Amino acid sequence: MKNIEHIGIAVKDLAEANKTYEALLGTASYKMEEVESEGVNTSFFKVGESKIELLGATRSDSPIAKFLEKRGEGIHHIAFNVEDIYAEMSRLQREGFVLLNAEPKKGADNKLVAFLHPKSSNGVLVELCQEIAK
Ligand SMILES: CC[C@@H](C(=O)O)C(=O)SCCNC(=O)CCNC(=O)[C@H](O)C(C)(C)COP(=O)(O)OP(=O)(O)OC[C@H]1O[C@@H](n2cnc3c(N)ncnc32)[C@H](O)[C@@H]1OP(=O)(O)O
Ligand SMILES: [Co+2]
Repeated sequence: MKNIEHIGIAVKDLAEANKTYEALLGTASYKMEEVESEGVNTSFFKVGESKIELLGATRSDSPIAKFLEKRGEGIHHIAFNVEDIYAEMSRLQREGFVLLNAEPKKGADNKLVAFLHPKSSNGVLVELCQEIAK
């Protein structure tokens, strides 16, 4: 694991949350992107070497819609940068973590991503991210 790539925050109203985080961080969102496969709209802010990823749901079966319904707004996941996502997934599986994806999938902001079930990491949903070579 290299560093914290981003912290994902589930929000009800992405436009409103954008204004709040612009004020909080003193910087504008540098990217907004829809990820259809996850049913989310994202907005990214740079914070030093890491990022904040605001996540709004685009449909009722999105993991974000479910999370908001059950737990309300707040921190949804922590994402770590990894050098080799396949190697890291194998290592974590050997360590007994529960992987939510058999294969990495395309995430936001030019990343391959995979998730670990929060029940296997003390109630925290973990995302692994590997930059896709351009
Ligand atoms: C934009 C793409 C990407 C990026 O590039 O950055 C993203 O970040 S996408 C983010 C959205 N996508 C995902 O979250 C995908 C992975 N998540 C899942 O597969 C599911 O959400 C889940 C974690 C397996 C939960 O789904 P499910 O079991 O169907 O939901 P339940 O509501 O029944 O929850 C079961 C259990 O787990 C607790 N839970 C759910 N989400 C979280 C969470 N984010 N953090 C901590 N705990 C979580 C939930 O409260 C339930 O607990 P109990 O009630 O105690 O059983
Ligand atoms: Co994320």
